[in-house]
Amino acid sequence: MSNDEKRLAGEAAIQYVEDGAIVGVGTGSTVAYFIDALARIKDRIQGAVSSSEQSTAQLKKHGIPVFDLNATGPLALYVDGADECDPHKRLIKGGGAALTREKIIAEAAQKFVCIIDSGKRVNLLGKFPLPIEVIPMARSLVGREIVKRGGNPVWRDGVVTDNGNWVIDVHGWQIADPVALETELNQIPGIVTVGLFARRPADVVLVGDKLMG
Ligand SMILES: O=C[C@H](O)[C@H](O)[C@H](O)COP(=O)(O)O
Repeated sequence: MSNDEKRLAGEAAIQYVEDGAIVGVGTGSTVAYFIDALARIKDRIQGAVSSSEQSTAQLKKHGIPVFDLNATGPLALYVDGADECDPHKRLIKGGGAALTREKIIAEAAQKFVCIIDSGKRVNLLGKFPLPIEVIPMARSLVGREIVKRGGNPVWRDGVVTDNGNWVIDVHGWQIADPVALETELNQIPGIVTVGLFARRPADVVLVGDKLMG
């Protein structure tokens, strides 16, 4: 993990921001650098749609207006980090428990620019435990469904998402077919969001080490 790489990736994403835009903004330590860079051009944009209370606070601190997605319609751009990224730009996300709002904004955006440091690149997704947001009453049921599929579910005890739900991290899955797994898990009652971004992968991935001078 390199903060220099995260900063370079966050700053490089600014080139995708168009004048007058309402920018979709993700969550996490890499996105924090993007928000700082966005603040420097805030007079050129209308504002942002935010994926978490954490990012909303940072955006507001910089005086960047935050809009409700219901009021904006589709967005031209979404910028967010990831916990893992494969060569097909498919991602694992949710290490910071913001996966549901992140997935909603990614879906609403025409272009998803993912910003990562080089440590996030993998050939096969799954070394990073897969976050799954669940309705609290379904925690055990979802856990049993994961065990049936060979995974080891670990409840992220004490964490409540911005939506009032809980997170299960699944260890031990080497994910050969991310689209199939995401589709299958989406059918289990009680799962709100699977932290696999495979059905809607990133469009562009900016990796910090490639941006070093
Ligand atoms: O829920 C959190 C998000 O999916 C983050 O984008 C992800 O965990 C990456 O965060 P960071 O940039 O801090 O590594």
